[in-house]
Amino acid sequence: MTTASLRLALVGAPNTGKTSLFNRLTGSSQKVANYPGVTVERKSGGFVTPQGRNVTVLDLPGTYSLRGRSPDEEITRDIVLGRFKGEAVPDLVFCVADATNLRLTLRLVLELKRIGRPMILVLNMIDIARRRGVTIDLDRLSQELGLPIVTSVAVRKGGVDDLLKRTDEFLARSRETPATGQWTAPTIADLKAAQREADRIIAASVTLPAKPDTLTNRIDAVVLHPVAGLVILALILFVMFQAVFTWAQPAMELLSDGFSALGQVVHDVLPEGLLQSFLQNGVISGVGSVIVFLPQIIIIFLFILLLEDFGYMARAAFLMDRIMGGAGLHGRAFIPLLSSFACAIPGIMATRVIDNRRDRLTTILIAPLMTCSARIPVYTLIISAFVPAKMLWGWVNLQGLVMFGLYAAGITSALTVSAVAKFFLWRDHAPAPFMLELPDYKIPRLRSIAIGVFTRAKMFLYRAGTTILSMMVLIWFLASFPTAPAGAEGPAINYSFAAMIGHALEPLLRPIGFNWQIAVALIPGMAAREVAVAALGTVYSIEGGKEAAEAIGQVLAQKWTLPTALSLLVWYIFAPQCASTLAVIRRETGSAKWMVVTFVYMLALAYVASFLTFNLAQALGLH
Ligand SMILES: Nc1nc2c(ncn2[C@@H]2O[C@H](COP(=O)(O)OP(=O)(O)OP(=O)(O)O)[C@@H](O)[C@H]2O)c(=O)[nH]1
Ligand SMILES: [Mg+2]
Repeated sequence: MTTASLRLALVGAPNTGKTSLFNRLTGSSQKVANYPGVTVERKSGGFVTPQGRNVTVLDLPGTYSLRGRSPDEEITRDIVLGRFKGEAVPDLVFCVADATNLRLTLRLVLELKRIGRPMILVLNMIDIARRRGVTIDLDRLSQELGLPIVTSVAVRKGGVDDLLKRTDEFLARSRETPATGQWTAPTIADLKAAQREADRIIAASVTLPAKPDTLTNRIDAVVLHPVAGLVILALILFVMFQAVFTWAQPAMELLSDGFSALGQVVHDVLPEGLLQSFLQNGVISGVGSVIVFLPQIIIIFLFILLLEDFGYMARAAFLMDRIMGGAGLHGRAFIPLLSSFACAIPGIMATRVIDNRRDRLTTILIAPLMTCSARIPVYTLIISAFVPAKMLWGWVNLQGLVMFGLYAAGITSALTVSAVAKFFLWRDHAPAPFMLELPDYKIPRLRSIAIGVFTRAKMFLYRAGTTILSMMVLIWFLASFPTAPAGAEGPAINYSFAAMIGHALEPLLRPIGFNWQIAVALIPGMAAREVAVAALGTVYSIEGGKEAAEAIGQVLAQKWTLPTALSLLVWYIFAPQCASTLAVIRRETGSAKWMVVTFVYMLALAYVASFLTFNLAQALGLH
C-alpha cells in the first residue's frame, strides 16, 4: 500500500455516465442528467480501493475528441495531457463508454491510446445494453484495442464492484509509469481514419439485436414533430406553473403559519425591547418570509429534474433551434439558458459547451434574463397579494397564468436582446450548424431525482441561513437605528438609517412608482434577489409595530397601488439584481467589460420597462 494518492481521470464521450460513476465511487452528488454537456468543469473527489489504495478521482467534461473545440473540452484535453495548471498528469485513465453506443467513444479510445497513459475501458450502462440484446465480445474487443475492459452500471448499488476489483489487479501488475507520448492535435483525416478503425473493431466484436429498440423513435415521432412538438413543450411548461401555484399552496400556508406562530412566541416570551424586535422582525420574519417558498422551489425542480433525466431536454433544445436561430442564438445555447431557470450562475458556466466565442458571449449576456429560482419568491409574493386566486374557465389558475406570463416575458426579452446584439455587434456572423446527440429516453431514477431535489432544497435553505440572514441582520439594524427621538410622531422607522437611504433614493425611483421602502429592499437585494422579499417583510413589520403580525402579502396589498406592484414585477424581469451573476460573467468572459455591459443594459431595460408599466397602468386608471 502506498501513501501517495493515485490520480485517476474519468474521460469519455458526453452522457456516458462519467459523473454517475464519480458519484458512485466517491459518494458525492454532482449533477447528473440525460443530455450531453452536463459537466463543464473538473471536479475531484477521493475513494479507497478494496485493497486500501487511496485514489484521487477527477470527473471531467465529456468530449468526442481531444481536439478541444470548446472551453469545456479544453479542460479535459489539458488534464489528460498534463497541461492543466496545478494538476499533475493522471496515473490512470478510465475511459467511460456507453455500452449501447460504442462508436464515438471507441474513436476517442484510439486517440487516447496514442498518448500512452495506463487506461481501462469501462463499458458503462451495460444493464441497458443487455436489456436491449446487444452482445459484446469482451475478449475480442479487449484484444483488438489492447486494453483491459470492465463493465459497469454506475447508477446501481454494487454496479462498480467489479471495476474496483479489476483496478486493484491492474495496479498490482503495472509498476512502471510509462512516459507520456508526444501529442499533436489530430487532423480531420486522422479522425476519419480512427473512426474507420473504430467501426471495424465494432463490426468484429459487437452484435446488435435482430429487433432494434424503437421506443425512443416512436416517442420522438410525436415529441419532435415541428408543430405538435412545440405544443407539447408549451403544455409541459404551462402545467409546471399551474402546479407551482396549486400544489405548493397548502405547504406554504403551513410554513407561513408556523413562522407567524414562532414570531408570536418570541413576542410573548421576551420582554419588549431590542432583542425581541431583532428576533421577531429581523430573524424570524425576514428569513421565514423566504423559507415559505421552499415548496415552490421543490416543485419546479422536481419537474426540471424529471424532464432532464427522462431525456426530454435535448429534444426541447432541438425544437427550439429554429426559433433561437432566428434570434441569432446557437442551438447549443438552449441548455445553458434552460439551466438559468434554476440560477444564471450554472447557466453561464454551461455556455462552455459553445465553441464559438461570439455565440457564447451572446448566450452569457442574455442568461440573466431567464427567470431564475430566486425570482420566484418575489414574483409569488406580489402575485399572491395583487392577483386574485381565481380559476379561469374552471380549470386555469389565474395566479399560475400570470407566473407563466412572467417567465414568457423573460424568454421573449432574452431572444429580443440576442437579436439586437447580433444586429449591432456581429451582423456578419452566422451561428455554426447545431449538432447535439439525442440521448435515448430513460426512466427517471427515483434516487437521483430525490438527491437532485434534496440538493437544491439544501442550497436554498443554506442561502436563507447565510446570505439572507446576514442581510436581514443588516436591514434590521438600519431600520431600527437611530431610534426615534423622545416625543417623535409616527413610526420609529421614519427616523432610521434605512429611511434616510430610502428617502435619498426615492426621487430616482418615484417615476417608476417605487416608494422608499422598496428602495431600501432593492439594494440588499443585490446580494440575492430573495432578500428583497425578506427586507420588505422586516421594514414593514418594524414600521407596523406590534400589530404587524399579518402576512407581508396582506400588508403590501394595503400599502401599494396596483401600478406600483406591476412596476416592481416588471423591474424584476430585467434588473441586474444579483452580484454573484455579474461576478461569474466577469470570470467566464475574462473581462470586466462584459460584466459592465450586462449590468448597464439590464438596468436600462428595467428602468424603461418599469417606467412604461407604471405610467400605462396609472393612465388606465388601475389602482
Ligand atoms: N441505466 C443506466 N443509466 C445510467 C448509467 N450510468 C449513467 N446513467 C444515466 O445516464 C445519464 C447520463 O449520466 P451522467 O453521469 O450525467 O453522464 P456524463 O458522462 O457525466 O455526462 P456529461 O457530463 O454530459 O459528459 C443519466 O441520466 C444517468 O442516470 C448506467 O450504468 N445505467
Ligand atoms: Mg458529467
